[in-house]
Amino acid sequence: MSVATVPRVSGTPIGPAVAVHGLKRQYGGRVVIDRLDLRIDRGEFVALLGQSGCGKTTLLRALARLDLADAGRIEGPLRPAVVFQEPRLLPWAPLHANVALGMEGPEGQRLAAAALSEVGLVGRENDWPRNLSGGQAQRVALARALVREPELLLLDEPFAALDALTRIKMHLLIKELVARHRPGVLLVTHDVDEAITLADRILVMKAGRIFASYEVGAEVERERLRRDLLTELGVELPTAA
Ligand SMILES: Nc1ncnc2c1ncn2[C@@H]1O[C@H](COP(=O)(O)OP(=O)(O)OP(=O)(O)O)[C@@H](O)[C@H]1O
Repeated sequence: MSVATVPRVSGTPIGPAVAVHGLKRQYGGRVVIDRLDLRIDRGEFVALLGQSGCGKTTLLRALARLDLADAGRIEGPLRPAVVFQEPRLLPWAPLHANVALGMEGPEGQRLAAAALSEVGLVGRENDWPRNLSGGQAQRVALARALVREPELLLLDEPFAALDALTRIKMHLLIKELVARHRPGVLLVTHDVDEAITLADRILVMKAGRIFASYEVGAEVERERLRRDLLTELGVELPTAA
């Protein structure tokens, strides 16, 4: 089933951005994704936490259709937008061509300029990747991801390589962009605070399965949620005095 056309209520897309049923992936007999089920709705921001090696990237790659599953089914877009830890820009192409990849002509130029201005790079469409800071390059990667209005946006630790202040600015930007475009989002991160800041729902993955799911509630609940998540991830916290 395609979820390309979804009904809208007051301009807000609703319905599933992606649904995963019984997904399984193994490497040489070792099960990395184990009959995993997952659904992300349009406009929903889901963060995926888990210890190193639990299968987060394998799941993201399956959703991105960069890898095949051994069993199970993914209902969702065949080409979701993906932003990786590195911006992966083409060094020989100006920014507008990086953003509007494959969309030629004046319409591509116009969309690229609009997307670049949305990420705070107004008037930079004829500039080159080599002239950008790490944060600016990642802004271009976000513009490229959103220019096609994806139903599903996959974020693979996109802010992990940025300095702390740039990361905060990017958090504010991605929140704003997601609120406006309303894709379903899956963010793979190691950063518990980032997950709590950005996500509506946080999933903890263990041994190839979704082990726990937390709704991110009001501000007052967040410190307790933070402690619960860190404990879930194997961090031994001192008991409160
Ligand atoms: N192409 C591959 N061939 C063989 N084993 C693989 C392959 N890709 C991943 N694995 C194994 O699958 C397991 C899960 O890897 P994955 O990269 O999904 O974990 P992760 O949770 O994203 O880890 P990290 O947080 O360190 O990035 C690991 O044990 C890894 O060695």
